Amino acid sequence: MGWAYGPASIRFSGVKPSTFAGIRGLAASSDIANDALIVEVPRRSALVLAPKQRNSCPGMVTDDWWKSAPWFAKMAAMILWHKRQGSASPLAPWVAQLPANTGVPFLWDDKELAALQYPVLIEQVRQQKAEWQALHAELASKGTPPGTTPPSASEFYWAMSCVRSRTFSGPYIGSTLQDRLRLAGLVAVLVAGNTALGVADPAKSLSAAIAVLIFNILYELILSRSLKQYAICPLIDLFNHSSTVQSEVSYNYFGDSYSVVASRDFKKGEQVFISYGTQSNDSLMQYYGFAEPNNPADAYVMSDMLRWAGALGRPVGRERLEALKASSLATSLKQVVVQRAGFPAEALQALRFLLASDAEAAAGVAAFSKAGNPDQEAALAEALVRLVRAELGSLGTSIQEDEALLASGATGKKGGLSSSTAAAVAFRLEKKRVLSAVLNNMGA
Ligand SMILES: C[S@@+](CC[C@H](N)C(=O)[O-])C[C@H]1O[C@@H](n2cnc3c(N)ncnc32)[C@H](O)[C@@H]1O
Repeated sequence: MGWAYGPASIRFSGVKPSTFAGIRGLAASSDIANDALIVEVPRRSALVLAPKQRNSCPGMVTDDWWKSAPWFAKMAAMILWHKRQGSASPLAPWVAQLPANTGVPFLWDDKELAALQYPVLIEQVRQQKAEWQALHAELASKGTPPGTTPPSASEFYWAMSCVRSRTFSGPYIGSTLQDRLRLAGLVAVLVAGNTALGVADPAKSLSAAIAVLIFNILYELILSRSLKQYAICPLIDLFNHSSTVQSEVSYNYFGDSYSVVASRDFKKGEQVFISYGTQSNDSLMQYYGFAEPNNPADAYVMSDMLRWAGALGRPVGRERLEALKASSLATSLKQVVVQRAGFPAEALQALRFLLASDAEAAAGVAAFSKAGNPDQEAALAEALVRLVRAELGSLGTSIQEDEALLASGATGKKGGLSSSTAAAVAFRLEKKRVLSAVLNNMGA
């Protein structure tokens, strides 16, 4: 913390690192009022990647690798570069306190992934593994300058997972504070010179100078709409996430710093959260290693809904299924995003078509986009309930079993869960709760 106050010039008031249920976060060290500035980090004390930024670690990666690498691999290389420099790096105290194990599913084995009970995320993580392995292979084979030892795979994956769980992105403002001060200084010198030499009317010089500075600010604000910067800020990266707060990290153009402002009052000792943005538990789990209970942005993605055609409560002929598979709805039924509020319109349309009589179905799938008569809609609701129950029944464990597993892990009884299994069980429990909410909302 001394480093943060001292050389890094990080301003923070009212928060201090603390541990909550075994997870490090930031606690209010005194009462915090809504709208109070809690943390401010100068850009020079953050790890920043701007568009078209030149190779920031030429001692470790080649320019060619840097040019073709995605943003998160570049930032991982920057972290590893600072780590290699040890105490010579200005960010050494920050690097030293990064978690040794980020606990994200990328690092899990197949058994741990299977405990998620969720093919969509398991597939995402498999793709992520293939992508990160290819990035490391490229770096190790031809991405480092001659005579330099490439980072090992585990070092690289550690840095990549730190980046994915600690970076925020935002609009890019084209210049640094120094650039802006330099421009303002240059304009001031020109105005003073013109005035001293009597070349131009001082009032006109002054208004021209103001016009230049305003133009520059407007240009940068317009530029910021189309370009993105990525940043990891020491201390700000200790905030844990909650979807119930609004606080996000923002960039202050005039102060050239990143800051967090309280979005409500916090009592001394309470954990202060920020929001990492609206994210489903799929992305929170994949990149941050946790699932948020009652996450309003969570959804259940049902893979290949048509595999439950046999559970609809009435026989569905092969021809009808084929007609549906040949329709424009086919791809949307491969991954049906079910929210607590219910099923998407395409899924309802498909089910209406499957449940219709042969005479009604002759009109084609397109005729079923709107609600039918009350009997048809009652049959649809019944079919939806069967479908959700079939999905829930296929998952290997029930809500009650998952809750019991977590409770046994939490109390540290013999046979307590490993942290990855506990995270997987918490994730799948939340998914089941989404489906259970769908049933509740339908009065089932
Ligand atoms: C930006 S860091 C926050 C600080 C972090 N807890 C630490 O000790 O460095 C993001 C990581 O914090 C943890 N985290 C953040 N919000 C969380 C939450 N609501 N529940 C559980 N873990 C959380 C996850 O491990 C995530 O990858």
